[in-house]
Amino acid sequence: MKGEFDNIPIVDLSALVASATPEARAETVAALKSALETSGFAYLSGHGVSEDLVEKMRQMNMAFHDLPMEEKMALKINEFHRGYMPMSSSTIVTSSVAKVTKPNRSESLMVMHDVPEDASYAGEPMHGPNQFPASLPEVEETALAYMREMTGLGERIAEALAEALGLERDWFAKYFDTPTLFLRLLHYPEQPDEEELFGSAPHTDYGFITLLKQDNVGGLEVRNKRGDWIPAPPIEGTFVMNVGDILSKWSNGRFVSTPHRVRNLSRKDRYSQPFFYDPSMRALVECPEAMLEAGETAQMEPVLYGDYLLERLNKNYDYRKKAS
Ligand SMILES: O=C(O)CCC(=O)C(=O)O
Ligand SMILES: [Fe+2]
Repeated sequence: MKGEFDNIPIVDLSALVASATPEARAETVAALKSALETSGFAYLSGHGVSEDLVEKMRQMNMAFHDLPMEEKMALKINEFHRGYMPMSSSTIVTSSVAKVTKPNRSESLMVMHDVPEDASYAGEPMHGPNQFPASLPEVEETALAYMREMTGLGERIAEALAEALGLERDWFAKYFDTPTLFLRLLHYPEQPDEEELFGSAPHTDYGFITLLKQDNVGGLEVRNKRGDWIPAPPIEGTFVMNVGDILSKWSNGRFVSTPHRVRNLSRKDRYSQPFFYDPSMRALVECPEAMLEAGETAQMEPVLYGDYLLERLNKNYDYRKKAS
């Protein structure tokens, strides 16, 4: 049943490759479906992303946040949502989950899909230059390589999700021809245990799916239907995957987008790197007729993913509020 969970299952994705037997693939799809219908969360093992690259990305995340504040501030987030977000610059006012009054206790470098200067869509909303530290070129190299690998994983998962919804395997592909990608390199300093104070306040994610790598500190929690916060501690070799709001709507509520939060009460710094795999800005998101059962109606109004995303971002990020 939706929301009734006390732990988050591990789903082994190794059978999502072309060489796997149809039976093994079907079992994996069924396991993923069950997790996403119940908690909207799963730990993914057998994901095929190089552990060396994951570790390199973590090192670069730490190295970036160790840079002098001046250097980070010179990369302050631009109108294309790329660059450095200092501590206390976002408050999740669209949270349907909690009254959020205090800004998040985190700082981050937001990296998005690379936009070639001569692309026809360069300069459109969310399509502009990334900002990387010139003194640490490996941050850029690693982030771009990491996003490429994670995009491959996102594609394999989208195929499995289509099958889980009873659609053709490649059903989602047309909506991801120029996917909207976010890699957020987050640093959470230790925080006091204080009312309404969070590294990341209770929220649901906006997009399609989130693939999170966290370090070994812990602090992520997921809320079940009873209102208990279930810890989602790190498990080596896995990503934490969760369903975002647009996938939940797209699937007519089959997959659930579940509230989660971060409190870093560990007395150590925490680093994490969520990757958000979202449709093209121009994708028209509409519940597929082929998915609906007899008598079932689509709950969502069709929406351009870009319009939906900009509305959410404009409300939550200080740097965008003046412009909107
Ligand atoms: O850092 C984490 O563990 C979770 C971050 C998160 O929920 C988000 O960025 O949406
Ligand atoms: Fe999140």
